Amino acid sequence: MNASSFADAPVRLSVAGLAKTYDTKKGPVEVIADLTFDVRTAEIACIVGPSGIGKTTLLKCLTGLQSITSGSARIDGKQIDGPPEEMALVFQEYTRSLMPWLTVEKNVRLPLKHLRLPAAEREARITAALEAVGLAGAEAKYPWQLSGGMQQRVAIARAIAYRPEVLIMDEPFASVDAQTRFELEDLCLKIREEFGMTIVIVTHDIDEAVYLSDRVVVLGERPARVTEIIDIDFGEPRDQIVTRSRPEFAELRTAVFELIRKAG
Ligand SMILES: Nc1ncnc2c1ncn2[C@@H]1O[C@H](COP(=O)(O)OP(=O)(O)OP(=O)(O)O)[C@@H](O)[C@H]1O
Repeated sequence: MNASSFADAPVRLSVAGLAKTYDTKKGPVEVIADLTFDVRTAEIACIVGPSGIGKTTLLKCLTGLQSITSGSARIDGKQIDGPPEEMALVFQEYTRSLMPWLTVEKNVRLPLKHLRLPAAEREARITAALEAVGLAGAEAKYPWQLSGGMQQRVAIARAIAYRPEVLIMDEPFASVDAQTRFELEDLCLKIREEFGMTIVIVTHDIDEAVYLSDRVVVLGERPARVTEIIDIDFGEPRDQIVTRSRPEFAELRTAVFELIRKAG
């Protein structure tokens, strides 16, 4: 595979020998045996693997929602041992992550309250985030007045306004129609470009992983290990029709598909 175009950027997220065993009433359940991979600054990395392999568990460890049993996960060299300030999360279920009684603008404003920003900076961030996701003008609407895709845009705007170093997304586009999914994928590429964010996405969609990623981390075996890390070098800008029509796209999709099938 080609070298990533971000090969020279500093490592932002470093996962080294990460293992996770859940303690259950029936005894220990070892879900992740040994994961090691890096994500460089402003890279998009997709985590793929068969169902139940431990992708969400990995994200929970990265976001400090679950403790790591052994090994480490670090942002800019700093060990993650609780929810890191440098991270924001976007879930599949936007209906559960947005506050239905708050307007779009107030939903985006919510996490900024903890940051104690000067008022002008706070307002500028809210405006910029809503503009970036194409929701300028929808500030006074409530989430339930918007389509699913627009609600997910609000969730993304909220994450952008927070300006995290690392944006973590768990199956973010699984609940929207195909056309909206393409638009939201392109929105991810745009916010990486505009804000220089490092983005880690768990997805079941192999085409999505190949289209969006600078590297695809394939998980396999049970308990989970990294089966392969595939660097993808389509460069920028990517285009839903042109990029997906490239012969390399088909080759990469087949390679990832075969790895997941073997791993399952
Ligand atoms: N809190 C928990 N306690 C015990 N076992 C758990 C817990 N959470 C998840 N597991 C187990 O860990 C394994 C991996 O689950 P996880 O949700 O991380 O996988 P996944 O790859 O995200 O799955 P999917 O692709 O279906 O979304 C499963 O066998 C699950 O039952």
